[in-house]
Amino acid sequence: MEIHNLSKQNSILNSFLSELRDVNIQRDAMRFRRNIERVGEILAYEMSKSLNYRSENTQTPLGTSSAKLPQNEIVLCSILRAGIPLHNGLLNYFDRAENAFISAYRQHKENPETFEIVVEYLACPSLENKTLILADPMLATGQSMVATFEALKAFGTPKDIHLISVIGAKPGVNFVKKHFGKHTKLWIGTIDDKLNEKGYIIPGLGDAGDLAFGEKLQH
Ligand SMILES: O=P(O)(O)OC[C@H]1O[C@H](OP(=O)(O)OP(=O)(O)O)[C@H](O)[C@@H]1O
Ligand SMILES: O=c1cc[nH]c(=O)[nH]1
Ligand SMILES: [Mg+2]
Repeated sequence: MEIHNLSKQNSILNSFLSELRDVNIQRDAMRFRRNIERVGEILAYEMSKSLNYRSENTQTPLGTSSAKLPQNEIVLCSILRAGIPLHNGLLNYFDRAENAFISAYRQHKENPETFEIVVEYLACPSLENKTLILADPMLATGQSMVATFEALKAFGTPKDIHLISVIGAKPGVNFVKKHFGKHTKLWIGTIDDKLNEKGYIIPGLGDAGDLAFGEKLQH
């Protein structure tokens, strides 16, 4: 897997990531969602450099302009619910993409430290020969990414696969690396060192779904 960790370069992205992590700024859920969306826009721009381009002519009122334009048929798939603001950011740039949504949540059994990933809702167009972008802001253990990809296999074989995430943890990135082929590309804001015993990224930012949309009751 090719890993593009964008925080390795100095850019405005680092300001958005710092705001997402900041406990005080996090109280503003609208700003939290918008910062996830802005990171999505930056990741979309960076990822767009790896698409396939062909020269095309555009008629202007005064002449003809030639430019290399991306040719890929993109399917943008996000994991509910924290994926919604990231999806919006990606869709702001890949505005002609087809869209897929899949739900994945952690179901805790008696022991709060163990959970399994439950996939319930899935709406997806054909993925055959298309460019699949699988987006989730948090790549913690990596189990949600892998479980959703397994569920998506029934919709065809994509030509190429891009994983997009805001914050990852090293163990989760390694887990995902084992499950996806070497041609898969990961575009990620930054990668933290570890997870805590509940599978949360440390230092991370907390629970992205709750910060964006409010706490949910466990069921
Ligand atoms: O890499 P993993 O260990 O699988 O963890 C990451 C998952 O956890 C979060 O979702 P969560 O289960 O909190 O659901 P939510 O979006 O509904 O809050 C996040 O959006 C990922 O989907
Ligand atoms: O750190 C984490 C791990 C999973 N889900 C989150 O929202 N945050
Ligand atoms: Mg959550």
